[in-house]
Amino acid sequence: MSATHFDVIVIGTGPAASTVAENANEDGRRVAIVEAREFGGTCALRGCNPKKVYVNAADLIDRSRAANGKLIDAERLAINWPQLLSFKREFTDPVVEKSERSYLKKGMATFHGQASFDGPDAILVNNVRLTADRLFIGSGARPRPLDIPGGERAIHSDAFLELAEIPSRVVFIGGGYISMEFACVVARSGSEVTVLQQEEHVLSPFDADLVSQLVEYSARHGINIHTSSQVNAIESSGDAAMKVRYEQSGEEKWGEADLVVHGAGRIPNVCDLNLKAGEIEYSDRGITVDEFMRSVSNPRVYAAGDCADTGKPMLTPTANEEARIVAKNLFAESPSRRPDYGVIPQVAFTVPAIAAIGLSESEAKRSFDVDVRHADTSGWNSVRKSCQECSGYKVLVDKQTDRILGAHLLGPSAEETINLFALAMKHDLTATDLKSTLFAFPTFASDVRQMV
Ligand SMILES: Cc1cc2nc3c(=O)[nH]c(=O)nc-3n(C[C@H](O)[C@H](O)[C@H](O)COP(=O)(O)OP(=O)(O)OC[C@H]3O[C@@H](n4cnc5c(N)ncnc54)[C@H](O)[C@@H]3O)c2cc1C
Ligand SMILES: NC(=O)c1ccc[n+]([C@@H]2O[C@H](COP(=O)([O-])OP(=O)(O)OC[C@H]3O[C@@H](n4cnc5c(N)ncnc54)[C@H](O)[C@@H]3O)[C@@H](O)[C@H]2O)c1
Repeated sequence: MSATHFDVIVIGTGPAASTVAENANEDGRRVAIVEAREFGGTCALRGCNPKKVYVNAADLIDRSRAANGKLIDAERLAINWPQLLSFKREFTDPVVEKSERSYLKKGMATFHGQASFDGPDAILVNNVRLTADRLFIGSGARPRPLDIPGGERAIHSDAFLELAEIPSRVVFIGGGYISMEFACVVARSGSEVTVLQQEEHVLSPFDADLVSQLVEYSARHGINIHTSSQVNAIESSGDAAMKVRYEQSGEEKWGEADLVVHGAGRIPNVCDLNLKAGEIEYSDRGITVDEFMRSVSNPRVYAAGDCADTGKPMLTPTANEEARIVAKNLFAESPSRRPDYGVIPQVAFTVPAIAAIGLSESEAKRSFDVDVRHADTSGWNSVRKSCQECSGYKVLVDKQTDRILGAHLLGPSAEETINLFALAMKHDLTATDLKSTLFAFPTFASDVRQMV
């Protein structure tokens, strides 16, 4: 076999690509893996994992302040930004070194550079032409271009996670995951934080009542959230400061900022791949794949994760599931496996976290006779004992079958407890099943019995 021909070429090294490469390698295939940036992908280097280190800092500050004078003496708490940055790098730097070394040790060929198609079975990387029987695209997502005057003045999440200090006035564009998670961190550093969100609510995948509770709590902690506010320009105001212009309900407004952060959405990262040369159909929603994760126009090519048009949320667990299926179908005579997403839990790692799974209240009411079990649990003993102050839930149960249709959590351990609902819903447990299960006490999981 030629040195430039492989059984499979894998583009990217994120969760999707690494799953496909590892599986193909274990099956004895000759694998080439190509990465345009550092080896490791978004989740490990610039997304979920480093982000969680920052949120942990904010969470600790928040909880310690609330516990001050009750559980502990905690005067003069502060986020030490350079220290936080270097602690984050303890998790990201080793990934870069270890991941490429691990591919090489297992006998895979690694290539550094931007892959672009040069035919239906070929790519170019740094002017080297590689061919393969199968090609997998796991090129992820990138920030949506901010097509507004001065849009280039806003930093992206990658740069945010590399800041060595935080200025005193920070504006976030957009009120989705990235802005709200980072805003919680910046606010606990003592900076003035503004979130400008064009929609009526922030955090649209989550329950509106719980989001309102979180917004009210966040406001008390210095996060100014302006909804129905579309940012339309970022101007220099002479010195290092910037003027952020936005339209709120038809009225032109502006605010000053020392730092503007782009949290206005991410799009599939496909524009540099020269997909036309690979005869690969795509749209602005990503690479068009069939139910088996195969390109609808080029049967040699598969795609998964953030770059594939599946209609599913762009998350690490969905990327992993799709890639697991690609690994099964890639060399099958005829692909037959489909992703089993079940019900997908979603968590925004705000302070405190907010989580959701299954149907929203309005979706559930459209098709079912629903028992809505909803409460603000900030006063519950479990929450008060841990000196936390913002907590609530909404569980939607089908009155006819007792099945759980949706679960929405806010507060301590929401990010963990939602997984109990994921298990229950995937395996069709009823609310009564959950209520009759003995959970260790005192734990936040044991509160679930009172929610269903
Ligand atoms: C700030 C942030 C926080 C996040 N937090 C969470 C979270 O808490 N939980 C969660 O589930 N999800 C989170 N996500 C989303 C999660 O990171 C992604 O859904 C996940 O990484 C998608 O995996 P992927 O393999 O599809 O792509 P990626 O992990 O993005 O990997 C794609 C890789 O392909 C490379 N690449 C792109 N084009 C080319 C090319 N032409 N040639 C060679 N290489 C190329 C890229 O450099 C990159 O390394 C977060 C994302 C961000 C930005
Ligand atoms: N915890 C997690 O799982 C997590 C964390 C971070 C990112 N992610 C993934 O990354 C994706 C991208 O995150 P994100 O926060 O950038 O996007 P997002 O889609 O969650 O939110 C972007 C928001 O910005 C608003 N917006 C767009 N342009 C605007 C403008 N000019 N002015 C004001 N508002 C504007 C949009 O209406 C939208 O509500 C997420 O959808 C998610 O899939 C997940």
